[in-house]
Amino acid sequence: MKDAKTVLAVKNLTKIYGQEANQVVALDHVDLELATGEIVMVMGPSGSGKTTLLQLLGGLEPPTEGEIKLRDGEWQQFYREPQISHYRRDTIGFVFQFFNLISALTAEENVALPLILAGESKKKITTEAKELLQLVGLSERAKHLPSELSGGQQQRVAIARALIHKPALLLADEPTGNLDSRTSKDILDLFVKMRDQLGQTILIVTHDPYVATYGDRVVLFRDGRMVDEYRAEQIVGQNRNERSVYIMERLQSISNDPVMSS
Ligand SMILES: Nc1ncnc2c1ncn2[C@@H]1O[C@H](COP(=O)(O)OP(=O)(O)OP(=O)(O)O)[C@@H](O)[C@H]1O
Repeated sequence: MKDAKTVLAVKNLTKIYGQEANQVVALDHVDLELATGEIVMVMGPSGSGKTTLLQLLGGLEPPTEGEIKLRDGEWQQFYREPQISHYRRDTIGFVFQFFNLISALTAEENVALPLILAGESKKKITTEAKELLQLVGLSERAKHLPSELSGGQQQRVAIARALIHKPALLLADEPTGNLDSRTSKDILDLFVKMRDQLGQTILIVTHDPYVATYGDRVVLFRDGRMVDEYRAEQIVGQNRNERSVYIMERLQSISNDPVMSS
């Protein structure tokens, strides 16, 4: 990963909520560089700023302060309206804990939706939606409604939808939080496949140290700051269970709150 190209970088990323006496510094001058085709896991105690980071990187909220750089572009002030909505649409894909599929649309229509909204040709939309459904292993379910799919299958549809416009960065908020452990592993393997086959850069917020073992890098947050980071090869353990114990211990050592919620 040493010479990997940067796909997106932020510096001094800061978010302050509220006014004067009620101010909360949710994110405090964070610098983060994401390389092409890397999976980054973001962890930290409750209130450490993980969701805020995701919202800022995703262009869902403007930062109070901060700069952004895409690929080999120049540093520039982080986007505000109207650019922020273009950035969100073109650069970012989102995957959520509760899938957020449209219940009246089939799997294929859900996947195609971003291209339909972008006004792409019908041929392109159909071809690309089918390709992505195949990639996530759901070709046979293309005509099924979300209610006819299992949780894991719905998450596969959501991942295909998030990738259809080829975003530079895929953001996922607890993407396995609503799945059993077997299905969670399948979904995590799918993220790895997307990294390996598409060179997709993926940032995942998780409370679960086992999930974090799928990262190329684990970054730890506390009080709105990135306080530690580990590359996969620095994480000690013969298998995922041992590595997740190591990650849990690192997390506890940086945490103000010794009991992690999950
Ligand atoms: N809209 C908001 N208005 C005011 N304060 C907020 C807002 N959103 C978040 N905060 C505060 O910012 C801090 C960081 O919150 P954030 O949700 O990013 O933490 P988190 O690490 O995602 O927590 P959790 O693991 O519990 O989801 C917290 O102190 C939170 O109370």
